[in-house]
Amino acid sequence: MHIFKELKGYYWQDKGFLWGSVGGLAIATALGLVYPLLLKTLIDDVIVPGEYSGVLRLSLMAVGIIILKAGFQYVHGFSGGRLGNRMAYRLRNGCYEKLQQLSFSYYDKARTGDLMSRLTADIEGIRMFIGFGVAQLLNTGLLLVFGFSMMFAIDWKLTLLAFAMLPVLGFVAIRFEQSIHPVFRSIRSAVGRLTVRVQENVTGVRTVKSFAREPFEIDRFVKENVDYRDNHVELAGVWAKYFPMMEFIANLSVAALLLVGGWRVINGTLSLGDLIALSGMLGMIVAPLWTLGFQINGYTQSKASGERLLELLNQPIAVKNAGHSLVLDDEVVKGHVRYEDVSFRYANRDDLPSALLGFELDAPAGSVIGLLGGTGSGKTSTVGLLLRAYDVGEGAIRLDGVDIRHIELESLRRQIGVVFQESFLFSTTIRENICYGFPDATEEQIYEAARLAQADGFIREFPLGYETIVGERGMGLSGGQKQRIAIARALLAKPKILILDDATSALDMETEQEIQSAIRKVMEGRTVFIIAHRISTLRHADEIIVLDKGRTIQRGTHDKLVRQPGLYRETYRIQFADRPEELDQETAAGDERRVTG
Ligand SMILES: Nc1ncnc2c1ncn2[C@@H]1O[C@H](COP(=O)(O)OP(=O)(O)OP(=O)(O)O)[C@@H](O)[C@H]1O
Repeated sequence: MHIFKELKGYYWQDKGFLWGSVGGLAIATALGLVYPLLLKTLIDDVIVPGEYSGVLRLSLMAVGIIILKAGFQYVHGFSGGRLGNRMAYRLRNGCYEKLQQLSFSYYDKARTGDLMSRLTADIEGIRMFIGFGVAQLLNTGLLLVFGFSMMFAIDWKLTLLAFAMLPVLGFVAIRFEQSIHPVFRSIRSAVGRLTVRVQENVTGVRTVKSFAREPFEIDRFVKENVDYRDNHVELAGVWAKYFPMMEFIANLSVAALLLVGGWRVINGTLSLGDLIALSGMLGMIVAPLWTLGFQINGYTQSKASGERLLELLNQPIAVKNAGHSLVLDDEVVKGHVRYEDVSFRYANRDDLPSALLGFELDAPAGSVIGLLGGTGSGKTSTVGLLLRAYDVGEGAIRLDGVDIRHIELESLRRQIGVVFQESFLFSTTIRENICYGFPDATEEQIYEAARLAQADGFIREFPLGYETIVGERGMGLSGGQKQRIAIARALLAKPKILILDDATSALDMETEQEIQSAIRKVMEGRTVFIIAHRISTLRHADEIIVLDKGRTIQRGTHDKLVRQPGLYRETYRIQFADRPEELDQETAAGDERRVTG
């Protein structure tokens, strides 16, 4: 029950509807119990004494009860529907908000399909139970109490006999709940895994097809599907075992009542009307007891769903605002970045050495910092820490002298424009993609950003220009076009710090140079971090840092590094091997300077 207590905040404000749903059903059920009493009166007081005028009176009473019952059933349905749907609405919003708050580290492990199934199937399970299941379970309890009291008043001995089997039924129902709960939990996670497979396949369809791995993917899907099917077969097995058992026990009561009751009517110690009323009431009590299985089923399903939703809702947020975090004044921020002996290790990668070790950097506002290094050397991690995608393990990063852990996250990130390695575009128009971080941008600002990113030209060549809708991940655009839109998006808000993480790798050298000189102009006085594998992208940086396995192995300007033996010069020689004249010039200049110096 603690799960529903924890979820109380999502439905308790609609407790009026909860009472409406429970009360409506309870009253409708109580009214239903009046039918057998009417039948008893009809037999004992009307038919047997031959009071024919009483037939009409009783019929009219029955009609009145039917109308009242229908009214209360409507109250139950209306309130239950409102309650369930309003709660589901709040839960969906709550989960989505939580997803927005969760840090990068959560998404390193999260699987989209699994999250999707939590936000859909799991919420649906809770909706049905809170909206209707609770009322039905309570109704079964109330029916037992009302029914028992009324039957007891008619004939207590027969009532006790008929109810003798009910504790056994209760025991079996509890066993049923215990057996079915783990199966439901497995089904829920099997649904999650199945959704993950489908989602990953749709997203990665190009990779699957280009490697001709369709049979492998089908195989993987079939394995998950087998798991899902087996879970359902197990579920059916539990049902098959318990359902007839419960029905048998419930009907034993009816059989006992008919046997002893029939004998007593013949004996004259019980009226025929009483026997009919008793058997009618017992039938009404037994019917929901059979469905107790379904109701418990709904309860366990929604408990399993609730667990999965709470797991998401209670997920700790790795990077969040400190108690009194500083809100930056955009006008005052300069963009002076300092890394002070920064080390960092990914929490989920204990097997790996630190991604960054003792990293030092002083990047005054207006400087251009280049980061070079082999794959996995720690370049992306370095700039990720500045964004507070993760918090540093040791040391500190300061923006204009303030430890970024003391700056409000939103206002920190507002100062930073990032173009990631993979340019993600939303499935909307190019215009909306460009002004994603700055929705109030004017037409002219959007065009200007696109021009700087060398994107305006190709965008205007599309028949719909800036109104062209691009697909989920920018389908229909080339890698370079996507990168240019992503650069325009980052430049639009004129951030104090710009991070280009391999952001121009898909562009030809000429376009890259044009973008770079445009960026230099627009970012004058602001700080730029450029991560690249191409020396030509980095050579104009004020300071280039060469990383290897998270350690800084070289640092300096292009001119300095090119003259030092080391990874930078190696990379330079390889990349400029087809331009020996330039290579010779640089090294000769270096040697000359070394001799004269
Ligand atoms: N989200 C993550 N979770 C766990 N480990 C990670 C994560 N991102 C990177 N790493 C690990 O941290 C190390 C540094 O990775 P990082 O992405 O910073 O390198 P990089 O120099 O940017 O590489 P590339 O040039 O390939 O982009 C690598 O060993 C990598 O496997």
